[in-house]
Amino acid sequence: MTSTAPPPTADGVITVEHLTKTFGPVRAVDDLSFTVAPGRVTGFLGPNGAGKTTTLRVLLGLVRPTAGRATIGGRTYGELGRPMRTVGAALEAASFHPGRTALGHLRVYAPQAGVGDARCRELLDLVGLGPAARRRVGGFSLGMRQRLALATTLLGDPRVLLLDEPANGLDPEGIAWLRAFLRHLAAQGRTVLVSSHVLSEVEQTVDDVVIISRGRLAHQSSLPELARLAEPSVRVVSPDAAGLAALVERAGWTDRAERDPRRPGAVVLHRVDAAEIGARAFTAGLELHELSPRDVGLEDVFLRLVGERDEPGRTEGDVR
Ligand SMILES: Nc1ncnc2c1ncn2[C@@H]1O[C@H](COP(=O)(O)OP(=O)(O)OP(=O)(O)O)[C@@H](O)[C@H]1O
Repeated sequence: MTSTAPPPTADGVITVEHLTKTFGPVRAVDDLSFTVAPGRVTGFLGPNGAGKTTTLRVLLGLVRPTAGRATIGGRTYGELGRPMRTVGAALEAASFHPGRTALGHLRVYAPQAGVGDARCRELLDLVGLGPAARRRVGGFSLGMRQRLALATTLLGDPRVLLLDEPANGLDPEGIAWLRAFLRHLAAQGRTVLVSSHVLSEVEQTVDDVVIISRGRLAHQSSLPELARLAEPSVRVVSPDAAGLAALVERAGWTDRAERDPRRPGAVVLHRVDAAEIGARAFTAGLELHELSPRDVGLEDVFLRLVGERDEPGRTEGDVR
């Protein structure tokens, strides 16, 4: 893979500060602030229409913010001297001239990036399109187009990569390749921001997550911190609400207990084993009507954070 890695410096930090963008009555981005660190792969997540593309477009100088700003290494896109050397972006499914070959496509962009033919060929090899260099893009699969789009973003050897749904159209082998490739680029010190509306798609690739919903920040943390929100919990229901409360207190679970306001005698206990609750209830002679473990997956946490699943759970929001 490529050897021309930029050093991991603060220059690759993406900073979004109180960014707001309205389109007429639509608040596409609403006072959004977050940072993205170099040397890591960050998932930029949110449901359709959450404002991801608008944020990326502001970062790329394609959309003027209504308020706030978005910078790369402290500079707005317009302030970057040679943008293609700083940031490579693949937004939406890139459009390719069907009659051009893969090599021909890269040659069109090479002058802007200030690179020659050798770099174009090197990149085609890097993304696994070496053997298809002279084939016309019109006959390429979606996966091959994604690889070509990725090669295009890398032309100027940028330290920052903004990729919108790069896994779209890739088969499982292609997805595995993409994961390894993005991890490699981050290991070189690059900043890699990957947008997706499905957490599971990027779960095995990302170090950090920035989750937005309705234009606002819903959560920012490392992936392990997000995973902690997905710890299993157990719903316990007893006809003896006072007895259940006493048992929770005696066991020292008060800070792990979440009452169901809609149902007295119902409690969700986090980070406690169902068998242990059952045993203690049995010893205390407490009648239970429900003891249901809930294995909350990461996707559930994601849906809860973006407000698409209403489930009693742990405190939502930023864990940083
Ligand atoms: N040029 C525009 N004019 C009017 N409304 C727009 C424009 N661009 C985006 N919007 C609106 O802003 C909101 C956010 O859209 P955006 O494309 O940024 O979301 P997204 O998170 O990228 O969604 P998706 O995953 O579907 O691409 C949506 O309601 C969208 O309809």
